[in-house]
Amino acid sequence: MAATIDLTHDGTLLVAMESTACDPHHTALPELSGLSSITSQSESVDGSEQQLRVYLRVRPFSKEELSNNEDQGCVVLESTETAALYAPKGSATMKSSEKGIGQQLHKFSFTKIFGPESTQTEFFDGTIKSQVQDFLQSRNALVFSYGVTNAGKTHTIQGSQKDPGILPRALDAVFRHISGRMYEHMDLRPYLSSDVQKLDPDQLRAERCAKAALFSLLKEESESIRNGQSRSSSSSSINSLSFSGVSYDQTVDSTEVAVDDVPSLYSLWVAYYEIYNEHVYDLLQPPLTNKTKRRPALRVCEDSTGNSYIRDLRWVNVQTPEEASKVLRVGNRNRSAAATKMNQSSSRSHSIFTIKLMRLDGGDVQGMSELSLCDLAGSERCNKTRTFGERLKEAGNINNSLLILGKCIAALRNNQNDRVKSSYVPFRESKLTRLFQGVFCGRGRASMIVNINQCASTYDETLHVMKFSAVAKEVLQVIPSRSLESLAPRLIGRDGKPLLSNQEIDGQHMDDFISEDELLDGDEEADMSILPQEDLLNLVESLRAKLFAERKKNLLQEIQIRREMGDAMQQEIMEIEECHSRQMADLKESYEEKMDSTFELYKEALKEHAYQCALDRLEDDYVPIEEYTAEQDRAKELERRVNELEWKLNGSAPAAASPFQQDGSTQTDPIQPNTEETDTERFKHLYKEKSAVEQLCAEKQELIVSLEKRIRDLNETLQEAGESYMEKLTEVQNLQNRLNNQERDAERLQRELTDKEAEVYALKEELAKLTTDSAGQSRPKRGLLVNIKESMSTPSSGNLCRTIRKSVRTTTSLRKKPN
Ligand SMILES: Nc1ncnc2c1ncn2[C@@H]1O[C@H](COP(=O)(O)OP(=O)(O)OP(=O)(O)O)[C@@H](O)[C@H]1O
Repeated sequence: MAATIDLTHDGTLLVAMESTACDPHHTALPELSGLSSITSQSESVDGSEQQLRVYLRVRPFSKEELSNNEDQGCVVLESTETAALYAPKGSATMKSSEKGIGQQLHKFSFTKIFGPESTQTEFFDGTIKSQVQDFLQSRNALVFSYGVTNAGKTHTIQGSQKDPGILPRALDAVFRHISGRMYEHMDLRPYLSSDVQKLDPDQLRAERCAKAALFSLLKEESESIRNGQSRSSSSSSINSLSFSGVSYDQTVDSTEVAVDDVPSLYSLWVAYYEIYNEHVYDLLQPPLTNKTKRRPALRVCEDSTGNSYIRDLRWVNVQTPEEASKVLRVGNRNRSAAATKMNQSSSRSHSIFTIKLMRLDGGDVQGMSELSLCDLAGSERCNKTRTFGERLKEAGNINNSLLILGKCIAALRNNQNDRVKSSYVPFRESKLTRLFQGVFCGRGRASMIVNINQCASTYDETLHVMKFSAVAKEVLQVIPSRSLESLAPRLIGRDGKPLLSNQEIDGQHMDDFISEDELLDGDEEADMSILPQEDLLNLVESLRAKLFAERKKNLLQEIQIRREMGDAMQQEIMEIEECHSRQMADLKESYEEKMDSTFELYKEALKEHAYQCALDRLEDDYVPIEEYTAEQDRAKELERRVNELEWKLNGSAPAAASPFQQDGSTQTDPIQPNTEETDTERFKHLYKEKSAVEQLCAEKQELIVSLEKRIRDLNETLQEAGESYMEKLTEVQNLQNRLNNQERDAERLQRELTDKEAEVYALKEELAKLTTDSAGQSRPKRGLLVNIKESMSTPSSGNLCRTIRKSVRTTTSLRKKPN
C-alpha cells in the first residue's frame, strides 16, 4: 500500500491511501495524513472507514479502598456503551463546577464497557479476539492500554498466573491456530520494519546460543515446568496451555479462525521492549552484571521506506507456548517498575510485546503480520503520588509521551473532520508515537483499552483519561481495499542485501542493494543512486512526504508569525490612536481654559483700571458745576468793580470798555461818594477786594489748568489701556486660530487612521486568504524572512508603516509643544 500526497490547483491537500501490488509494507508514512488505514476482518474488502475501537474496563475496589470510606458512586455504568462520571466532593472538577465552570456530570460512550465484575475471559472475547483473528490472517494489529496508575492496565494486559490477561490469551490463540504447522527452523528472522532476513549457518548457530542463554536465566523455573508437563510441541499440549505453569480455560477455539486453503507453515518471533525516560531498552537482553553500568539504549530508525523500527532489537523465535511464557517472564523481570504511593508495583515505562507471524510456503515467506500489545505507564499527578528525584523525572517523561500521543490522536481526529486544513501530526515528537505511527497511518488496526478505577481520590485524573478516550473514539481508520495477506515481505541476506527468493541470491541485486548498515552508517555519504529503482521510488516518496511535512510546518509557522505581526500592528495602531485622541482632548481643554482665564484677566484689569480712574477723579478733581458757575459769576462781578474803581481813580470813564456800558444796565454811578474821605476808604476797600479777587482768580485759573492737565493724562491712560486691550484681543484671536488648526490636524489624522485600519483589515483578509490557499499549495520553497520582508515591503504595508511613523512623529511633536 502506498500513500499519495497531492495538491490540487487551489492548494487543497489530498491524502490518498491505496494498495500497490509491489510492496505492502514499504509505505512511506504521511505525517500529515488525517487518515489511518487499518484492515479489519469484517470490513477489509471495500476500503471503508471505521472508528477506532475504544474499550472501557472498570477495576473493582480493593479492600483498602472499600475501607477508606471514600465516595463510591463516582462511576456509574449506564449501559454497555455509556458511562457517567459524577464529580465527588473535594475534587477539582466539583470545585470548578461550584464556581460555574464545567459540569459535575460527564457522560462518555465506548465501543464496549466492561464493569468491575467482568472476567479476563469475557474481556478478551469482547475486545481483541477479533484482532487476533485478523493477525492470524496476516493483518497487523496494535492494542494499547491507557489509564491512570493503579487502574488495572497491567492486570488487563498480562493478568496473573491464575487469571491471565489478553497477552497470554492472544499467544494462546496463536499457538492453537498454528498448532502442528510450526516451522521448526529458525533461519528466517524479522528484519528492519517489515522484511525477513535469511540466516546463514553461522548466524543460525549464534541465534540458537542466544536463545539458550536467554532461557537459562529462567532455568530453575523451566525445570519445574518441565517436571510438571511434557514439552508441548504437539497439538495435544495446547489444550493444557500454561503460562508460568498454571492452566486456565481456553478461550479461543481454533475453529473460530478460518483455516487457510493452502497448508502453510508458520514461524513465530517475539520481541519485548520498553520505553523508559524516552529511551528504548530491550527487555530480552541479559541483565548487566555490573550494576553501575547503564543499560544500552536502542535507536529508533526508519528504513528506506520511512517505516520505523528499532535497530538491534532482539527477536526470539518461539516454538511453544512455554517458550513464549519464558520470554514474557524474562522481559517482566527486566521491566522498570517501582513502588509508588498509589501502586506497590507501578509500571514506570511503556512496555511493548510484539509478535511477528511469518507464513511460509515451501521455504518462501508468503506473508508476515505483527501484533503489538502495549501497556502504557500510568499517568499521574506528581503531588498525588508524592514523586521526587528519579520518580519525578519518570513521571515527567511518561506524561510527556502520553501528551504527544494525545496530540497525535487529536490531530488525526481534527484532520479527518477538516480534510482541507490538515494539520501536522506530531508522531516524531516521542518514541512511542514514532513506533505507533505505522499503525495509525494504515499499516494495521489499532484499538485502545481505557482502564479506570472508581476511587474518588483519583477522580480528576480519571476524568482526564475519559476525555482523552472520547477524542480517540472519534478517530476514523480507513480500511485499505486490499489486505496485506497476499503480499510477501522482502527477503534479505546476511549482509542486508535482498534475495530474490529463499536460498537464491540474485547477484545483480546483491550488487545494487545497499545494506542497512551501509545506509545507516554512511548517512549523508551514502550514494543513493545505487539503490534499485523501486527502492529509489520509495525513497523519493518518503522524502517527498517529509519535505511536504516540513513545508507544511514552515508554512504554518509563517502564517502564525504573520497573524501575530498583524495583531501586534493593529494593537499598536489602536494604542497610538487612543493616545493621540487623549492628547488632543487634553490640549483642547487646556487651551480653552487658558483662553477663558486670559479673557477674565483682561476683563478684571479693565474694570479695575476704570474703577481706579473714577475713584481718583472723585477724590482729587471733582468740582460741582454750580460751584464752578457761581465762582465764575463772582469773578466777573469782581472784575467789573475793579474796572469801575480804576475809572474813578483816573478820573475818566472808559467809553466803551466800561462795564456799566458793556452790560447796558445804567450810566449812573451806583456808588455815589459823599465825601472825599469816604471815597478814599471805599477805594482802599475796593482795592483790597480787587487784590483778593485777583488772587482767587489766579488760584482758580491754576486749578483749571491742573484739571485740564489731569483730563489729558486720563485720556492718555485710557488710550493706552485701549491699545493694550486690542493687543491682547489679537493674541487671543491668534490662539483661537492655532486651536482651530490643531483640531483640523486631529481630524485629518483621524481620517488617516480610519484609512489605515481599513488597509490592515484588507491585509488581514489577504492573510487569511493566503492561509487558506497555502494550506496545501505546493509552491517554491521560500525563506520565512523573505516572505515577511516581502509582505512588509508591499506598497500598502509601506504606507501603513509610514503612517504609523508619521502619527508617532505628530504625537511626539504635540508632546513637546503642549502650548
Ligand atoms: N479487573 C481487576 N480485577 C481485580 N483486580 C484488579 C483488576 N484490575 C486491577 N486489579 C488490581 O489492581 C492493582 C493495580 O493494577 P495494575 O498494577 O494492573 O495497575 P496499572 O494501571 O498497571 O498501574 P501502573 O500504571 O502503576 O503500572 C493490582 O493489584 C491488580 O491486581
